[in-house]
Amino acid sequence: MHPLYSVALIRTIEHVAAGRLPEGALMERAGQAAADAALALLAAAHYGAPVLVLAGPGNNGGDAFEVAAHLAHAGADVTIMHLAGSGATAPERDRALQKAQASAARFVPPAAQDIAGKPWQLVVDGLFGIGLQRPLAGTAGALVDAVNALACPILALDVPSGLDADTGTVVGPDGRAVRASHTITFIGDKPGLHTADGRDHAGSVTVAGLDIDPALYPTTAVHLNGTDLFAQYAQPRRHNTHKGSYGNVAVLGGATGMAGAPVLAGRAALHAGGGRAYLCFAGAPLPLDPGQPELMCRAADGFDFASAVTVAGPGLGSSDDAVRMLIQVLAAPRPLVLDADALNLLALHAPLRDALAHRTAPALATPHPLEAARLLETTIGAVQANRLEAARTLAQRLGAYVVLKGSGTVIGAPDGRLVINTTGNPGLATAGTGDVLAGLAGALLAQGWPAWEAALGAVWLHGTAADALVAAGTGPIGLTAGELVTEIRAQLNALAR
Ligand SMILES: NC(=O)C1=CN([C@@H]2O[C@H](COP(=O)(O)OP(=O)(O)OC[C@H]3O[C@@H](n4cnc5c(N)ncnc54)[C@H](OP(=O)(O)O)[C@@H]3O)[C@@H](O)[C@H]2O)[C@H](O)CC1
Ligand SMILES: [K+]
Repeated sequence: MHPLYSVALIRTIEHVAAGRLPEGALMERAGQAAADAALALLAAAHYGAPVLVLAGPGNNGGDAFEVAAHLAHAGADVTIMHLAGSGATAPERDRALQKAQASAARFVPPAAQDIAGKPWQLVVDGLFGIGLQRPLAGTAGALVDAVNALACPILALDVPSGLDADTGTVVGPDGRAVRASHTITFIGDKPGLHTADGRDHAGSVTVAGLDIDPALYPTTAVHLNGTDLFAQYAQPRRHNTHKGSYGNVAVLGGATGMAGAPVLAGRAALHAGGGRAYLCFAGAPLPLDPGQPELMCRAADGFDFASAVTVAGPGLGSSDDAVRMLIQVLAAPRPLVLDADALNLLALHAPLRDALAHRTAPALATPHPLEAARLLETTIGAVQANRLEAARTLAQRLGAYVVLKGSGTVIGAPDGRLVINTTGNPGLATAGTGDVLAGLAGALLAQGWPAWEAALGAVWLHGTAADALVAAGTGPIGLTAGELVTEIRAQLNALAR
């Protein structure tokens, strides 16, 4: 399990831990851990390497002074830009500043124009951490713009300056944040480093626990996704089985002119191991899918939805017929995936939401931010401003497991648990990838995965497939949803092995 801690929880842990340690011990440990990370980034070339250290007015700046002193003692050519504040400073920060002043590090005025054009080999961002209160402006903003224009690695201390550590948004309005290549975060990992704008600003994240007693860490409802949370359900197959052993998936969708969506969902369902896959068309059914003749095409009317796990929504449209069919599907005592138009219909019709709330079998909703905004009766901006809160609220309101898609997809359970996914890339921002995800989730449910693990596994596999394709040179530009399908099969089998 990889827990994620809110700023408030981090503050509590730090307060109790600091109370048991000599003054400044945590800052010294943070500085040592960050200096080790910096030296690793400089590799063998650290002697005489020009390093720029930005030190802010608070304890994040204190960490930066500790790092600067270590790097100077290691022989790097350290330049410190100290953005001092007017307020009181903590004694441990004062001591760290004295260490930096006593070292070979050079202090220069915090001037953005002195950053460009220099052969920096590393920038250490110690401007702001979890104490950021306002958008970066003035000198701080100019320094951030200048380092963001550099080509060298940037190591952010605790949090990339300018980023909200809880939500992953750039503190605004008109704010900016350091786009770090690496972040070393202290005490515990933080949700804002992994969702919304977090992935674009934190780069690769490592956690420095500062040797704090694990007993001081409270249990947290928020975790980072990982195969440890669901891999046990990817079982190698016994010989004595038949297609019925792996369940039926029915895709309800395909209104006139939107047949591609259920086809993608159905293909994904088969390639993720579903025993059978039916395409149930709200419009005139296709005779067959020539590219995947294994898919059985049916008119939705008359189909027995109690005989399958249904993936409702791909290309379903918003007709009265669609509403009628969705009521049938909601009444079936089988696990269910709700995507796309099914979610839009839910947002429009209270009877559908009531039917969902009264179900006994689990349901999985897979909204993108706009579909989530409609269901929450809010704006897409509000959803993206606090994705964790949006996913948690929606899961509780619907009584369903919710997959809030986007950079750092957030999976929420009705009981308040939240998981942020770490796989995937901008190649997924293309038509049809949502249909593939819905079909994949349906297949895992049909094979008996519990709903929570099916949601976690589907999101993880979907992103990992996209990452594998990009690593092999396919995309991210121009990656197509259909290409994900066979790669998902490969990833699922790798997991089962
Ligand atoms: N808590 C821990 O786990 C550890 C903390 N360490 C490091 O300390 C920071 C948190 O330090 P803190 O002093 O609370 O906050 P920051 O250093 O992030 O900065 C807050 C100061 O900056 C001022 N501020 C805030 N926003 C702005 C802004 N947009 N522009 C200018 N100045 C700003 C703020 O002043 P106010 O005006 O808001 O009063 C504060 O002075 C943590 O991130 C760790 O790096 C320990 O060293 C390790 C354990
Ligand atoms: K920082």
